[in-house]
Amino acid sequence: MEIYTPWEYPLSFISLRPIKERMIDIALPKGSLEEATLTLFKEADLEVRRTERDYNPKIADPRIGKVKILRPQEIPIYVQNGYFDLGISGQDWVKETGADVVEVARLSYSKQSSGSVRIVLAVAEDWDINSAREIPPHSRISTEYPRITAEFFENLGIPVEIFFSYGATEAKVPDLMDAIVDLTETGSTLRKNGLKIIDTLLESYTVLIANKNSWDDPQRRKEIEEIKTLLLGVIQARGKVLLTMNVAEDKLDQLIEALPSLKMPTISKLYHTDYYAVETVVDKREVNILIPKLKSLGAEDILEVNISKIVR
Ligand SMILES: Nc1ncnc2c1ncn2[C@@H]1O[C@H](COP(=O)(O)OP(=O)(O)OP(=O)(O)O)[C@@H](O)[C@H]1O
Ligand SMILES: O=P(O)(O)OC[C@H]1O[C@H](OP(=O)(O)OP(=O)(O)O)[C@H](O)[C@@H]1O
Ligand SMILES: [Mg+2]
Repeated sequence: MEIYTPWEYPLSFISLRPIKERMIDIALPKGSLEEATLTLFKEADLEVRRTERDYNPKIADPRIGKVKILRPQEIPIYVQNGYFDLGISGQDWVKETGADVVEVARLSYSKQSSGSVRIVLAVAEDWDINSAREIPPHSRISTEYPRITAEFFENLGIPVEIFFSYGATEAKVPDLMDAIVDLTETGSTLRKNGLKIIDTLLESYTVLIANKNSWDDPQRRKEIEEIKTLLLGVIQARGKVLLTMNVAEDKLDQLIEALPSLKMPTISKLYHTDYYAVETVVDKREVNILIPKLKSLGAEDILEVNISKIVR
């Protein structure tokens, strides 16, 4: 009898289906990244059609074949082994499993925010140590990331005892364990459980990963790049709006000076008048200050328009 963890899958666990005969097969993450991923695909016009608890949904797109929803911990290895051409997971799990895949794009979203998460070393607030170097040898460390943790302490030259955790890791200090290596996003779980961070092992973010052979195949790569363009187009557009307005010629220059812009604003002359139309992309956050300011500088007919994608 053999028991394999994802990072120890044997060589026989490799897809032998020829690349050319199939469309792009995709693995999407269940759990923390699930909702944000499904929203992203919908906004990218690659809507994932599924009913609740259906792990074999469909995406109606001529490039995309099989779609499966799987745990993000397993996705990098399945992509490496050719069961999928493309996958979404956390960079933490690419690192932990050691999967040999191509990082096609960094997708800036996590469970709660548009940012990244950190894998940190934390101990009880009242333990009088403040860095990983002060962890006494043979301390017990609980973690969902045994390999990242082992590598970190090997580099420090501190022999520790690493205990695999299935979750609720923060509950284990100080009664069961001396320290934890766990993921934090907002920091609220650490705080609520009386823990303090004493080191950061890595910063992680959501990644779009591809199988190496799929990436090396020109036709596959083109399709993967097209899917990436749609996904990144949505992410780029988040928090941005398009402002359009008209302005009289004599006020044009001072108006342009007040405008933030992705590159330069687009300006066109209005037919048979001395007015110009101006359009530019701005951060939604600035609009409350910007619109009244533009109006006071002579802008008329100001429109604020939502943007679905920005493709550069
Ligand atoms: N706030 C977050 N909490 C946990 N994982 C997050 C968070 N934001 C992003 N992730 C990423 O999601 C992946 C973990 O997904 P997973 O489905 O295991 O989440 P989970 O919340 O731990 O699930 P479960 O509640 O079943 O343990 C990792 O790659 C991690 O980096
Ligand atoms: O910094 P925060 O915003 O509080 O988020 C981080 C917490 O979220 C995850 O827990 P999860 O809900 O997955 O529970 P688990 O530990 O049982 O996996 C993660 O393992 C941390 O415990
Ligand atoms: Mg978890």
